[in-house]
Amino acid sequence: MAAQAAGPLVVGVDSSTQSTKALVVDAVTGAVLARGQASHTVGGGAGKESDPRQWWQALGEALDQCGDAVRQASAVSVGGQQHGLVTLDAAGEPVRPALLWNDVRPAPQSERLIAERGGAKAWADRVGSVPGPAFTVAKWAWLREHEPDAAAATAAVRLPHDYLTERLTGEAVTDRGDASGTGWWASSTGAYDAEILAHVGLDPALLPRVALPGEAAGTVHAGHLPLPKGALVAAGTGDNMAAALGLGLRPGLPVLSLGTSGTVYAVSTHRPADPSGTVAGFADARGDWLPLACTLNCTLAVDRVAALLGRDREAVEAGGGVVMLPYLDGERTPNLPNASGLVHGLRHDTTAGQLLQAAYDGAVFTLLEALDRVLDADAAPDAPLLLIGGGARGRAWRETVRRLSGRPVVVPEAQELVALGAAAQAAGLLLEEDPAAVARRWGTARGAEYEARPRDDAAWERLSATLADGASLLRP
Ligand SMILES: Nc1ncnc2c1ncn2[C@@H]1O[C@H](COP(=O)(O)OP(=O)(O)O)[C@@H](O)[C@H]1O
Ligand SMILES: O=C(CO)[C@@H](O)[C@H](O)COP(=O)(O)O
Repeated sequence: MAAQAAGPLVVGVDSSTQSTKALVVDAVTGAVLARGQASHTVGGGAGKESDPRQWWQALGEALDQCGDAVRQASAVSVGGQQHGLVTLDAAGEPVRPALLWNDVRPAPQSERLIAERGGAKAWADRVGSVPGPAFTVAKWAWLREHEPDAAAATAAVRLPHDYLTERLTGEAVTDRGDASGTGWWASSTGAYDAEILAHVGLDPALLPRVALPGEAAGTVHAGHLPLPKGALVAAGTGDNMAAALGLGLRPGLPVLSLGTSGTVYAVSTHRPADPSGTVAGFADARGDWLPLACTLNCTLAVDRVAALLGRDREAVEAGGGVVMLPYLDGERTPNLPNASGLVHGLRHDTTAGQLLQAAYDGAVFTLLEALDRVLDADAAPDAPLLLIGGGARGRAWRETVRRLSGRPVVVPEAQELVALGAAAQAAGLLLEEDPAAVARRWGTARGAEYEARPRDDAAWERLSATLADGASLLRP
């Protein structure tokens, strides 16, 4: 397989919430020569937790599935689910399972932190984001309060992607993109914020070094993976930043990602600072910014509704006036951590297919509502929405986005844009090129184009009204 390659081989990894995916890619042409995937489990009762050692094992399995090609790789990079709090002891073993991005238990700690340090605007101005329950800083504050022994035993704090990078290289290195989702990396200075760290009692020495864009983390030192020892390892990044690289995204082009999380984002040349907290002011992996809004209830919530109704996920029906806000896991955008799902307008003649369509509408509406805040002066008003993530393969998802956005939609042919973006980062490091330019050369954003349809204003109004009128039910 690798014999057909025009250039050196690189490996891109997406360690996301549900699984790890690995791709072996020709660094010159972008051809995907091999792929592998292995699942993780999420547990934790009321919370969302995963054992980081599972991610490492899944990485090994996904790489094994790639066969011989992976043994010829010259560089590798890991993109990972953002925000997760990985706590390691002095021997580098997890003190406890990682608290994941979608664990809403730290909601009280988030509120307290915002209040204690000057309010939402002060956070947005300084850090770039208002630290909701997803942010690592709120999770660390939760751990100190609820499990002080675990916090005291912690000798190193990592994010999911840099935990894996460290196991590959032996080096404690992260990047500005993923660091910008911690709440203790300030976008106003481009560095860890000593005052915030002191406020939450976290010694900066426990954190990884933040590599500059384009800098290597090290080389592969772990002997028991199929990757060649000595292969270059890029700094990696958060999964959304990796997907932005994978699309070769230029400022102002909006992306809507339908996966375990739903996200809307665009690369921007302006540092974001949204005091409403809807838009996280992330850094991208290159040196620009990645304003982003994220929902907790996306493909898993809609699939759950389909399963409850005993229907295939594509078995939707138009019509009727039923509305669903599918906030099964609480919600992050809008910030309703204690919410549950809400159905309004159910009638005798409502069909199961209409109820399923209402779940899609609720999930998509929540993302599109945040899109206007995400887009800034860089954004072209008529730019098509790039639709990615597992859900982009589904007709019902795509048609719901078209109907509720009124925008043209492009669904890139390339799947696994996070892993491709990580591969582009590895290729950029190897070939000394801008990784986004590498991805553009690979043509990863090319795909089927769907023209704009008139927006379904009636459905939009019903959803807006239900969200407003249901406020007391959604904030128990
Ligand atoms: N053909 C498909 N049609 C619609 N949805 C799909 C399809 N294939 C996968 N999905 C959805 O994609 C989700 C996984 O998306 P993915 O982007 O891979 O997840 P993650 O965010 O964990 O990386 C699944 O929860 C599933 O609902
Ligand atoms: O929290 C965010 C973004 O801020 C999520 O987008 C996570 O990064 C999880 O990603 P997936 O597992 O859905 O890819």
